[in-house]
Amino acid sequence: MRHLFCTEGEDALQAVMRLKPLLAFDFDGTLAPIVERPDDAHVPEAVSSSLMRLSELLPVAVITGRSVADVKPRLGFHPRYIVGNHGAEDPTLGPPSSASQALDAIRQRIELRADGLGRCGIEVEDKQFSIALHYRRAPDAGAALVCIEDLLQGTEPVKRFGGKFVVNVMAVGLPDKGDALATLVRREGAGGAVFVGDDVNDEAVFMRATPHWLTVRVGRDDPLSRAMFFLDSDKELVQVLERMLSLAVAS
Ligand SMILES: O=P(O)(O)OC[C@H]1O[C@H](O[C@H]2O[C@H](CO)[C@@H](O)[C@H](O)[C@H]2O)[C@H](O)[C@@H](O)[C@@H]1O
Repeated sequence: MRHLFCTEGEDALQAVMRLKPLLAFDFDGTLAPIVERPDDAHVPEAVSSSLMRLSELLPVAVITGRSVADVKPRLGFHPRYIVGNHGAEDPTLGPPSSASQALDAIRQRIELRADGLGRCGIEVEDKQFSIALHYRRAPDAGAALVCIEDLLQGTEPVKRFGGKFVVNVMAVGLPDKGDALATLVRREGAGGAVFVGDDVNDEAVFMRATPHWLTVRVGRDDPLSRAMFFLDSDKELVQVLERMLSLAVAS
């Protein structure tokens, strides 16, 4: 993986921008800096202002692990598309059938064990089609993971994956972020796509990339990432957006 700000990165960006691509972004850790409490996350003004201008020139999408309703007021701009719940919640396709009920048994357990989970420092974010079990603020991350393991032990099979101090659970067989982006590119009839993300759930996009997609990972902490290029931190995003703007205006 190379830094996007190198000659190959600039060439790749110029090439994809000539295709009039769909521009898609992950939310937490990409558009919004990571913060202690999920409820405090929002897009910095410099980023939302660049995105507002970009979205007048090209279709822009946010594809997030959050629910659509949760992320919308945090953006500060109006993307053409928002897909939530790790790719499973596409408002134009309607709610995924039985995806929420598949988590009911886990919800019941969470309710029964609320005190124990609280003592472990686990915070539950129920997003209807997926549940995030956060342990960022747990006093002992190892103990919190044991507590989560115990909670999920013996429940119906669900898709389970990690992230940044979080364990995510959702029904099996739902679209992931890679599926979501492919659907949006088709729907938009875009010639290509740019996707920027930072987390485990974004690898589904990185893995699925076609030669007409440019994929960028924020952070180089995962040497196994399948992204084509990386940025050192979300602070470099504004520079990328401004470069996209110049290229979009020029073409
Ligand atoms: O796909 P994303 O848009 O990156 O969403 C992934 C999850 O992000 C949020 O949790 C993460 O960010 C929080 C705020 O910075 C942080 O406190 C937490 O530790 C991170 O795991 C969000 O709360 C989840 O719902 C998303 O699935």
